[in-house]
Amino acid sequence: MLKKDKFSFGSLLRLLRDFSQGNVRALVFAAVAVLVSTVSLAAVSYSLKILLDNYVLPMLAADSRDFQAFYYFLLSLFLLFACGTYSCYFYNLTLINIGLKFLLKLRLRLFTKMQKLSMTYFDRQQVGKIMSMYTNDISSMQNLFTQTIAVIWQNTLQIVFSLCLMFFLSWKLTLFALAFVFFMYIIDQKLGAYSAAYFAQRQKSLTELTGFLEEQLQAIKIIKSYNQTDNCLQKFRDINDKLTDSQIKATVIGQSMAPLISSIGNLQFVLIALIGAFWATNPANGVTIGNLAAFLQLSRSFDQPFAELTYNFNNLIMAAKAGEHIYKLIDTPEENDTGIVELTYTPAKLPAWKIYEPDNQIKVRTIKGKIVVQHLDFAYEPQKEILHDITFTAEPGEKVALVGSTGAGKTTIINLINRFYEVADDKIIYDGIDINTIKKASLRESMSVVLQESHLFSGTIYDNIRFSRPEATLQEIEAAAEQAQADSFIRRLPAGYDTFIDPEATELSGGQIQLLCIARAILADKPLLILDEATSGIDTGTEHLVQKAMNNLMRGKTVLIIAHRLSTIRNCDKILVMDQGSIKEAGNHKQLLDLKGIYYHLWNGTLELD
Ligand SMILES: Nc1ncnc2c1ncn2[C@@H]1O[C@H](COP(=O)(O)OP(=O)(O)OP(=O)(O)O)[C@@H](O)[C@H]1O
Repeated sequence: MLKKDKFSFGSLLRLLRDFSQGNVRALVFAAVAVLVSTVSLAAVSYSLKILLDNYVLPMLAADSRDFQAFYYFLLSLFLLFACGTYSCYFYNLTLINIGLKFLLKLRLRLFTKMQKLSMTYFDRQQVGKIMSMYTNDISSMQNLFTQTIAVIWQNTLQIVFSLCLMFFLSWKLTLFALAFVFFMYIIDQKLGAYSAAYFAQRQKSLTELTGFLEEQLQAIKIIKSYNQTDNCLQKFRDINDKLTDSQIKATVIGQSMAPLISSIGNLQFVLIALIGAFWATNPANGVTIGNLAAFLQLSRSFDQPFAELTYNFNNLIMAAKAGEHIYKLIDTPEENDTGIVELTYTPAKLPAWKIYEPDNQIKVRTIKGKIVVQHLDFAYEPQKEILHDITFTAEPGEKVALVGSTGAGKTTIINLINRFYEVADDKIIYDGIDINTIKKASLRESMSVVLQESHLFSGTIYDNIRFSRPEATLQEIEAAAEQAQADSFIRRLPAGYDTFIDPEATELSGGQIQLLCIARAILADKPLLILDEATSGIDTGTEHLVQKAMNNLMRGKTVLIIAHRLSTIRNCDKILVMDQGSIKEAGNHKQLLDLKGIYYHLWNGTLELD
């Protein structure tokens, strides 16, 4: 049997507190409207007593019939009904309005937070799980704010009012009805515990399914090329079965509660009618026909909220779980940034560092693009050092290549220069400034990065190139594309630069995508350039274009290039040969050949990069 999931009461309270912030007036209005609606409906039930005892029965007994008072009574009954119905309409409208606006803000808060999280967070989180917060979790909360809160409040009021009126009508019949309610409560508790656990399991499986699908869609090419579709299908079947199983169990248990509770309610109704009718025959019992009719009606509106409360309690559990996921992300510490040096632009529009001197003087220094890495050690996880004592300098305008087998630590060095991960002070110096003192946004703005996996966004070609400098004019974008050797293929597209790119379904080749990314970097025109050389997806014709585009991009910049083929880096000023997190050899092509070490063997093909 499934264990009952821990109820995240803390997340629920926090969710409700956040929801009420700024909405107190609307919530008070909704609460009063629910109260009015519930009182009106309870009063309508109670009015049955007045209708029968004060009008119908006396009119049947007497010769003269006062219809006028009867009509007034019916009119007031109609007004009570209308009041109940419209109050219900108004509180629903209010809750939907503030509930949906709260979710809009919550999505925005999540997205804003996500942008501020460090790479370590994304290393540890499955993308699908994050996506599921925006879909499944937000949808669970939508039920909570637009329905569940009101229903729980309404049911509680309904139970209290009905109980008071029932006591007022006949305390003996009320005690009898309460015994049944206790019986229903026991059944409800037993079944409710099972269904709550399955509801929580259903939510978990749904998140798992979203995560799996996300992963599959991203890796569809690899799955097909390794012919793993059957294995993936089997995994999908397992997750899908688990989801359906918990869904069926949660729903069946949830649904079977309604007829069971309703049957007990019906039995209660019949027994109350029987006992009540028996007592009504003797006036000494204090039960009139009107009392009995109103009591029966009220006992109905007393039982029904119990069943609804159970169902809504499940919604509450799901929303609390969803809240737990969302607050976990919101509470994740943001990327730490103690940097104070900012990027600014000189009157000649050259990028420069804005440095605050100890005497509060501001100094502006043009960015030169000099990188010094000194005795850098690094570990992603404690006790698992990846980089050992890395030391090198890239002078302004120099091209420095990093070569080495896979896992040697090349990308890690780039990740650290970008401050995607934290390093100790004074290990990486940029234009004489410790990078830990440079604001992360400014540091990243000072460099262009062209990654191996080129990424396009949904939008036109103009939008895609403009991504690196949103304020660029159309002419500047086209000039960058020309430099990147992309202009001619773009102009051959049906809508030219206005061609809409759907990254999931683009017909552009790997090489063309690479050229667009180079155009983006050329447009950015940053003093420091980081290139992760593409290894695949480019045909020989395009490779020549990419090389030409790269040369245009690199002109006049400090470049750090992760190279996978030695042919492209022989003209670099420095080549760092890495192995297992250390620099084994350093020098230019000629010096390294003369050394007759690893590079020499790699160049002559007697050793291969693996
Ligand atoms: N986010 C991470 N968390 C933990 N370990 C990581 C992380 N990223 C990389 N590593 C590990 O660090 C080591 C160096 O990886 P890195 O990606 O820097 O190598 P690389 O030289 O760029 O390799 P490749 O040429 O294959 O891209 C590898 O052992 C890798 O498993």
